[in-house]
Amino acid sequence: MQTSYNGIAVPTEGKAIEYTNGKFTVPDNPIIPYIEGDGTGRDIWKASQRVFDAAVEKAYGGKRKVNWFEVLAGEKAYRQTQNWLPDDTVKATVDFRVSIKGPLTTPVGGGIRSLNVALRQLMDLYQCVRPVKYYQGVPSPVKHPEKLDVVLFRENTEDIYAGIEFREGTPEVKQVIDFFNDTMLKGGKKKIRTDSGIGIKPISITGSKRLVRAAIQFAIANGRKTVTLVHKGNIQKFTEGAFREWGYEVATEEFRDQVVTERESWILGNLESNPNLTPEENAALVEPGIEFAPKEFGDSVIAEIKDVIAKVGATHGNGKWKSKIMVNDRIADSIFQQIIIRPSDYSVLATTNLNGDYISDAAAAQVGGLGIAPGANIGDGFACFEATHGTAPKYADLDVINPGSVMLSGVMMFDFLGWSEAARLIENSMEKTIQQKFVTYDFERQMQGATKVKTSEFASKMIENM
Ligand SMILES: NC(=O)C1=CN([C@@H]2O[C@H](COP(=O)(O)OP(=O)(O)OC[C@H]3O[C@@H](n4cnc5c(N)ncnc54)[C@H](OP(=O)(O)O)[C@@H]3O)[C@@H](O)[C@H]2O)C=CC1
Ligand SMILES: O=C(O)CCC(=O)C(=O)O
Ligand SMILES: [Mg+2]
Repeated sequence: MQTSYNGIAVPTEGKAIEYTNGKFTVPDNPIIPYIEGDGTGRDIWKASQRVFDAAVEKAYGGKRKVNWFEVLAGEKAYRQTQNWLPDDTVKATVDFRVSIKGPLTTPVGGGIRSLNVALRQLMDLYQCVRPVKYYQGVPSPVKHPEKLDVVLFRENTEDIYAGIEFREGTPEVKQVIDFFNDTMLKGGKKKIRTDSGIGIKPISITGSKRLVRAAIQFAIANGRKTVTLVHKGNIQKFTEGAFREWGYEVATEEFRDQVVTERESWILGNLESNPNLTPEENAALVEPGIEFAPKEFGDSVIAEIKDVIAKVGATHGNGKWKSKIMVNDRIADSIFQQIIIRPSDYSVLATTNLNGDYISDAAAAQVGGLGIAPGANIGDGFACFEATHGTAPKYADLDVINPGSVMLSGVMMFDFLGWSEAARLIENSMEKTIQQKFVTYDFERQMQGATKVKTSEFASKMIENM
C-alpha cells in the first residue's frame, strides 16, 4: 500500500477494506477512494458526500465513519497529471477494494476510449448491476411505475466494449476486410464493403457464464422468482445466441435444484394437466405447428421432452417446479416493450454489455429517469459504485442536476458494506424529500406544485429529513 496516490496523501485515519476467502472485512473507519467525475459529477459528488457523511453519523453516532480519499480520473486527472486514467488511480481502487465514482466523459467518434469502461476492464469488474425500482412520489411517464422492480446484470468486460475497432480508410481496416473477403468469405455471396469501419464483438463462455452465475446467485439470495436472459441471438447467433445457450447451461448444470427453465415448465405443466400425454402430444403443445416442421426438428423436440421428464420429472414435476426460480430468455428488442407492457413478469435480467447499456437507461426512464438510476460494477473482491447516467455536460457546475443516482449508488455501497442502517436513512430521506415535492429540475418539470431546488439544496433537505 502506498502512502499517496497521484501525489494525494492517503488519509492518516482509517483502514483499507480487506478481502479474504471470498469475504470482505469492513473496518468501522474504512478508507474509500472516490472519483469526483467530469461535468455534473462535481456538483453531484459534493452533494452526495454530505448526505453520506450525515447518514453514517446519524446511524452510528461517530462509531463508524468513512474516510474519503480522492483519486483522479478524467479531466481533473488530465489537468493535474497529463494522464486521463493514471496508474495510481487504478492501484488505489485495487488496494482499497471498494470505491465510488462520478461519471467521466467519453468523446464520440474519436479521442480517448472510455475511462469508465477501462476501469471496469482493468479491475475485471465483470458485473454491472443496475437495480430499477420505483420510489413513491417520483414522476413517471407510465401509469404503473411501481410494477417495475428489476435488477439488471450487464456483462461488463467484453462485447463491442472490448474496444477492438478499425477505422474506415486505414491500412489496418483494409487488412481486416481483405482477410475476411479473400479468406473467410471466399467463394460465398457475402462481402464486406471496402469503405467500412469494423468493430469486433467478442462474447466468451467465461464472460457469459460468470455473469449469469452472479445473476442467479443474486436471485437465490434475494428471493427473486425469475431470471431472464436477454439477447439478440436470432441475428447474432454465435455471440448473443451463444450467451443464451451458456446462460441456460449455467442454470441447469450449476443450480439444478433451484431452477426450472421456461420450456421445462411448459413440458412439466402439460403433463400435469394431462398425465396420459405422450411425448409427441407434448411436443405439439410446446412447439405449435411442429407437424409442418422438418422431421429432424420434430424428433429433437420429442427427444428434449423425454430428456426433461427423465432428468427432472421426479424433482420438479407434480407442480414442484412452481417453487423454483424460472429461467427464461427474451430477445433484446422485445424486452424493451415487455418491461413497459408486462413489468411484473420480470425480476432479474442478465444480458450482454451493449444490450445492458441500452436497457438500463430505458428502464430508468420508466421509474423517473436518469436522475434516480444507481449502479455498481462488481468483480471478485472489488466493487466500484457509479450511476447509470453520464456527465450531462450542459448542466455542469450549475448546481441543478439530480444527485439521486450517485446517492442511491451510495445506498448500494453501504448495503454492500453491511451498513444497512445508513443505507436506509439515505433511501428513506430521499423518498420523503421527493414526496414533499422538493425536487431538482428533472422531476419538477413533470410534477404539479413542486418546488424546484438546486442540487445542494436537495442534499440539505435530505439531511434535514433523516
Ligand atoms: N458511467 C459513466 O461515467 C457514463 C458516462 N457517460 C458519458 O457522459 C457524457 C454525456 O453523455 P450523454 O449521452 O449526454 O448522457 P447523460 O447521461 O450524461 O445525459 C443525458 C441526459 O439525461 C438526463 N440526465 C443525466 N443525468 C442526469 C441527472 N443526474 N439528473 C437528471 N437528469 C439527468 C439529462 O436529460 P435532460 O437534458 O432532459 O435534462 C441529460 O441531458 C458522454 O461523454 C458519455 O460517454 C455516459 C453514460 C455513463
Ligand atoms: O463510458 C461511457 O462514456 C459510457 C458508458 C455508459 O453509457 C454506461 O456504462 O452506461
Ligand atoms: Mg449507458
